[in-house]
Amino acid sequence: MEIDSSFAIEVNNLTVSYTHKPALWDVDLRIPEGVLCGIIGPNGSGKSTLLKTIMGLIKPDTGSVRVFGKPIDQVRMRVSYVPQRESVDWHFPVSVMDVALMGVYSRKSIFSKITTADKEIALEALAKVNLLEYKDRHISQLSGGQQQRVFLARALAQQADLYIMDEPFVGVDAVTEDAILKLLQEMKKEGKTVVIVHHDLQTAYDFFDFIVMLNSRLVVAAPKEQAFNKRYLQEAYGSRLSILSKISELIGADELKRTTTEINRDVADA
Ligand SMILES: Nc1ncnc2c1ncn2[C@@H]1O[C@H](COP(=O)(O)OP(=O)(O)OP(=O)(O)O)[C@@H](O)[C@H]1O
Repeated sequence: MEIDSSFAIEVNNLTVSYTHKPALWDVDLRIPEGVLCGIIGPNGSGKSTLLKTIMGLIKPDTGSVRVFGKPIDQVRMRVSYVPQRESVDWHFPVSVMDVALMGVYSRKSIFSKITTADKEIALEALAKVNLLEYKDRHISQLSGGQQQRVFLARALAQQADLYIMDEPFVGVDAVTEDAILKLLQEMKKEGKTVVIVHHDLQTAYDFFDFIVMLNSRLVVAAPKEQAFNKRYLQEAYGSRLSILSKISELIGADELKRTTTEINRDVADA
């Protein structure tokens, strides 16, 4: 895969801890502009922490983050963050249209009025995620998949250059997953960079073209063809070897299939 030399995100020697135990240890990585990037790793490996630190929501112990070469506060308007669905108060008194408009507001000064053109941008975003007919509905009256799509509409209405999303596929049905994937592909075609925390290894290979693999430490940040190999997967997932076999079946990578069979045989012999 050809990689542009400019970076959407640069993370330098990042260590982050909540109490005493670091959730991220000395992480150093670059995500090129224009890629669909999946952040993967086992539960508790620091994926969400990385996103929150990139967004400036958590202060690191040491290290720094640059987004489009600058501190996040200088480029916030170019970045759209879609948090995990559970982290939102869905009883907050707003409609689907209000949420989509929030994306537009985030690009404007707090004193400017919403114009007809702004409303059109919000409506267009809702149409892209198939939620136009729900525009006047309260957000608590949506299914899980629809709630996820409202978030996407808000992100689209922001017309950002970088989209950072925390598990957008969780709790959505196959049709919604397909719709989200198509949207992501469109965004990539338009030159946007999309960074997604994703914990399903089996689909990660199909969805993304660049992979950041974490296990509190950085395991690898590389195009998927390089990232999905035995050494890195073992380093990230340790002895959860049945996962490796599953992936090899799914991605049909001969080399991976051979090596995981070997590993499984070694384990059986041991
Ligand atoms: N607010 C918090 N306070 C204390 N510890 C936290 C907090 N949030 C996360 N942690 C801890 O930090 C580590 C990394 O958590 P994080 O949520 O970043 O991992 P993750 O890879 O996103 O996990 P998952 O796949 O389960 O969503 C975990 O050990 C977690 O328990």
